[in-house]
Amino acid sequence: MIWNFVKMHGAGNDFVVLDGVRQNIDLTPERARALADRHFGIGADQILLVDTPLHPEADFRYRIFNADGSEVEHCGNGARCFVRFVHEQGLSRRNPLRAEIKSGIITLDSTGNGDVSVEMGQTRFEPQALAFDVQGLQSTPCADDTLWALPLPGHNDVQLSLVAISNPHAVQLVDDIQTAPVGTAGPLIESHPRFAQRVNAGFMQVLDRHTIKLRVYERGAGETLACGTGACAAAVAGIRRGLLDSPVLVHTRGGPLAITWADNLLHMSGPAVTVFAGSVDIDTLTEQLTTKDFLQP
Ligand SMILES: N[C@@H](CCC[C@H](N)C(=O)O)C(=O)O
Repeated sequence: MIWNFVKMHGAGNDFVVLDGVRQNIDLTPERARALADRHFGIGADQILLVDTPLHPEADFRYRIFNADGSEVEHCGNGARCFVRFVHEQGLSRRNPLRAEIKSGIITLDSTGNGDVSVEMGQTRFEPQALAFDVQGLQSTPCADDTLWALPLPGHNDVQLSLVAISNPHAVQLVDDIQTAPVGTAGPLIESHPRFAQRVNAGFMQVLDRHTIKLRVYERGAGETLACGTGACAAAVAGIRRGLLDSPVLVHTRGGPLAITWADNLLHMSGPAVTVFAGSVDIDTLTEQLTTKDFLQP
């Protein structure tokens, strides 16, 4: 079966975007993995499937799959690309748009300068919101936040702020973003047994009260050039820890994202870019992927 797709990115966090309104798309985890594969597929951090909404108040529904095939609750950079996709593909001219995601309905607004602003929804901080098992762990109050000391093999305990932007984030402060142990501590935190649903691991360096640098080892995708919900989580964690004030400019490897958090309303704005469009035979691609290790006996 041939699927048309569009390759997009938001600050370098890249997506294969599929139109499930005009195409009949059955996106299984195996197919998502095949599309996302950077050697045998198209290559992407996440796959976005734009579809007709189930909820009467939403204009569209879009579903998010990580590169490992897992379906997730939210994706900030993907939300901005979703708006650009809907407008460019002529699916709707409406602006702002209301999109149904796994965790509810969010409002997205394409601004005049080509950026997209997203009202990101509710934030939660209690460990249960991230399926985080705190039993026997040490916690330290820190301004409005609570830091959790997580032991990691081969590393000192890390002090984590917990933030759920419906998807789970564990944010730590680092002195130098360049030397932060994203590639070693990141995967250990991401799949730590205390996080029953795994977690996105954020590493933030504070530059001043309105500016941070951030790297994120994403659940199900590894380190990405930017993570929109990660940027929101870091900004919110920094504000709760008394280190930052809204608005916060988050510098990622793929570019800046602007976050505001006031009166419990969380907004993110940033770019959404179309790279190219194409079509793919999804059955052949998926089959190739499942038989790709030619050194297996
Ligand atoms: N890149 C995204 C987040 C995608 C989902 C995340 N990896 C998860 O599993 O929660 C963003 O821009 O927010």
